[in-house]
Amino acid sequence: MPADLLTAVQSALAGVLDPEIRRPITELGMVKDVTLSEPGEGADTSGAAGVDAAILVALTTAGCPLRETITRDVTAAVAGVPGIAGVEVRLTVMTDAERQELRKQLRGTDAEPVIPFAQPDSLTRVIAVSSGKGGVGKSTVTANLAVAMARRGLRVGVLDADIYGFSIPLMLGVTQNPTKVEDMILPPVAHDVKVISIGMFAPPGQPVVWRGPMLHRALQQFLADVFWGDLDILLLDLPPGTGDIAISLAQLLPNAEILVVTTPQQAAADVAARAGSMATQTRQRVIGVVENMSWLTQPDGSRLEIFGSGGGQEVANTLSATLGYPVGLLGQVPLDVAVREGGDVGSPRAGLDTAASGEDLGEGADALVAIADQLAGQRRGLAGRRLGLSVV
Ligand SMILES: Nc1ncnc2c1ncn2[C@@H]1O[C@H](COP(=O)(O)OP(=O)(O)OP(=O)(O)O)[C@@H](O)[C@H]1O
Repeated sequence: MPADLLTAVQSALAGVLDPEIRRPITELGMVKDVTLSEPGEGADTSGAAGVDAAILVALTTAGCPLRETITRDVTAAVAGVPGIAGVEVRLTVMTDAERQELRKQLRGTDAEPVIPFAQPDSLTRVIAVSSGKGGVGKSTVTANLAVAMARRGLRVGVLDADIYGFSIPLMLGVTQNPTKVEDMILPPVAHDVKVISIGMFAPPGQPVVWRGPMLHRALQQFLADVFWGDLDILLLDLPPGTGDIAISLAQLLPNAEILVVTTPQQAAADVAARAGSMATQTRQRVIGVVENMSWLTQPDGSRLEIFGSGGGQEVANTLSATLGYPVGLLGQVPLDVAVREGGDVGSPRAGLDTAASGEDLGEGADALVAIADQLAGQRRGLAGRRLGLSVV
C-alpha cells in the first residue's frame, strides 16, 4: 500500500473537527485505526476503482449525540482523497483511561477545574445581559448578538443562566444535551456558538426551584466544568432583576461587564436602571443599554411606539449619573416579526447569511447586528481586572 496514500488519508482526517470540542479528531486521540485495502481485498463499497479505507473512530461517550455528524464528516473527508474508492467508518467508545487522558489534555492539567474567565490572564470578554423585568427581549438580544458576533469570526459562547425562562437553547436551535467527558461538560454548538443552559440540567417541563447556594454552585460549574475552549466573548443571559444569580456572578466573575436591556416604557426603564445600578455594589462595569421593542414600522413607513418612547435613553442617563462614567444607549431595536420568527425556529435573524438567502436582515436584525459590531469593536473595560502596575 503506498505510504503516501495513508499520509493523505491521515491529513484528511486531521481536517475533521470534533463538533463539540472543535479540535481535530486526530489530536483528540479519536482516530484509533486506519486500514487501507487494495481493491477487491476489502469490502468494496463503491464499485469504483481505487482503494477502500476503513476508519475506526472512538467517541467520547456511547450515547454521543453527534455520532452521525462525526461519521458523515469522516466519510466526506476521506472520500475526498484521490485514490480512495470506498470509506467505511466504524465507531467505538473511548476507555476510561482514554477519557481521563482527553480531559487532562483539554484542561492542560489534572488539577481541580478553575473558572478560566476569572484568571488574570484571561482574554475572554464576559458580557452579562441583564434586565429589570422579564419579557423585554433579553434572551432575544443575547441570542442575536451571539450569532452576529460569531458571523464576524469571533469565538462565542452563551451561558443561559435565566432560571425563570431558559429560552436560549430554543432560540439557538439546540436540541441535543451536552456530552460529559469525566467531570467535564462539552457544550453543544449551534450557529458556531457554544451553548450551555441551566434548562439542559432541569427536569423537562418543570421549573427550576433551586435556592441561592445551589444556583451559585450551578453557575460555578457552568463556568469551570464546561469546556469552553478559547473564547473571545462569553455572553451570559441573566434572570431578570437583581437576584441571587447576579450576586453570584459578581463574586465568581468580578470582571464581567453588564449590558442592560429595557423597553421604552417608563416602568421597565425604572427597574432596568435599578438592575444596572447594582453594578455600583458589585463594582462591575455597565457597558451600555439596549432599548428593545422601540417601535413597530407601519406599512406606510410611520413608526408606532407601542411601548412609549425614551426609556432606553433614560436608563443610560440614570446609569451614567449613578455610576459616574458615561453609559451609552448602544441601539434601539424595533419590533420585527422576522426577529420573533427567527427565535421561534432556532435561527436568530442576525445570523442570516443574506448573500446566500438573497433576503434582507430586516430592521430589527439590522439594529442587533449594529449593536454586536459596536460591542465587538469596543475595548474591554478594566473594572475588576488586575492592572500590570507596580508602585515604584
Ligand atoms: N425586537 C423584537 N421584535 C419582535 N419580537 C421580539 C423582539 N424582541 C423580543 N421579541 C419576542 O418577545 C418575546 C419575549 O422575548 P424574550 O424571551 O427574549 O424576553 P426575555 O426578556 O428574555 O424574557 P424572560 O426574561 O422572561 O426570559 C419572545 O417571543 C420574542 O420572540
